[in-house]
Amino acid sequence: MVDVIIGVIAGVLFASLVAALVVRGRNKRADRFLPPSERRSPDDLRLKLGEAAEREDEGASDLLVEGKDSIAVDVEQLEKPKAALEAPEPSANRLVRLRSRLARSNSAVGKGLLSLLSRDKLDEDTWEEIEEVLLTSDLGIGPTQELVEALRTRTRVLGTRTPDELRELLKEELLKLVDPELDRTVRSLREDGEGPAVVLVAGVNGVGKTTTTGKLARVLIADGRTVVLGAADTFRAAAADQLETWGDRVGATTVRGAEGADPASVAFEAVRKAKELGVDTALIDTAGRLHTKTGLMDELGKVKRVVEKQGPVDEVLLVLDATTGQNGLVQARVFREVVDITGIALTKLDGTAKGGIVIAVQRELGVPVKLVGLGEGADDLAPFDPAAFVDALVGS
Ligand SMILES: Nc1nc2c(ncn2[C@@H]2O[C@H](COP(=O)(O)OP(=O)(O)OP(=O)(O)O)[C@@H](O)[C@H]2O)c(=O)[nH]1
Repeated sequence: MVDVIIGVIAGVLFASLVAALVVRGRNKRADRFLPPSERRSPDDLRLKLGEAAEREDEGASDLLVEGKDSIAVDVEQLEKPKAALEAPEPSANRLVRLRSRLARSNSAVGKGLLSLLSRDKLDEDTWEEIEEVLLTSDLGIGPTQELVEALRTRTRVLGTRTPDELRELLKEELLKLVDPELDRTVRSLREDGEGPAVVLVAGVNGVGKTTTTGKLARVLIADGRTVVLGAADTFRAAAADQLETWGDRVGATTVRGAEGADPASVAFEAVRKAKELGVDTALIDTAGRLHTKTGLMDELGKVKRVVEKQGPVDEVLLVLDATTGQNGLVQARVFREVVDITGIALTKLDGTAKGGIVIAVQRELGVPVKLVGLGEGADDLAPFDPAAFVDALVGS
């Protein structure tokens, strides 16, 4: 009897030993599929698998296929939480949170105008000064004249003016100019549910285009959308890395090409990928073309045409730097000739006293400002809200 028990125990031990050796052998075989520099611990393999699943680039897919079984065992055994994704701040009321960033515009426009309007006598010299304040805030000639005219009429009717009355009056007239009726929704969802909405982001170098694309992905994700990013700015190598980092932080797949690849093909591939993954929006960063280089501008037109082979482009956002004033307007005109711009993202409003540019650029292009950049923080891009903007500009 004792002999039988010893025999059984020995048998079990032997079977365990054989099983352990087989598993080890399979893990080693999986390792063989990797170059020596990449033969890593199970922990590292798990990371690699995660990256592969996210990027789905060709090399990584091979790794997934060849080493699949053994890696899957490791993953199951060593399941750890992935690097935590960030939860972007909901987009509603962002402008209210960021209103203090408009302090420079507020001092120049709001405070400047209110102190002038509060003078005992509103003579011609005062009206000229008011006009000057408005022009230096980049409001533009047309809107400045309209506003001065309206203020002249209304202050005359008002007679004696209390500071509160003046503030309200100024807010009302500025709001009319900003035009609260315009549709400022970024078209990021196809109403018919047919394929992803396609959003192209255009603008010249350095205006904050790539940053704005990344921040916009966060806005959309915060609002419950799913996004694929397209790094069609193949002109500047770092732009794709920059965009991919933005995507990784919120779990959005980024489609990118080799450095110098045809931007149109990257954009096309991004839309294809977005369709395949069934996401709501394909958000494409285009190259920061110098508006003076006609050939490069034509390329933007080509990106749009190529993307349109898979369906319409829903939104073309032009990113403009608020600190560049008239130069920004010149850029805008050139872009408008190449593509139909459907919305404006105005960046760096936190760094300027020229808040009037919001009104000027809308007038110039006949297209609404949909987003404003108010800082370098990841969630410092706000959907544009006319009332909150005017409130911040005039102060309370
Ligand atoms: N203060 C402030 N800085 C901003 C804002 N938006 C972007 N920036 C900064 O502007 C700089 C340029 O941004 P990028 O996104 O690299 O510019 P880009 O237009 O993509 O440049 P290219 O890729 O070269 O075309 C970065 O330092 C951003 O952080 C903003 O709203 N406020």
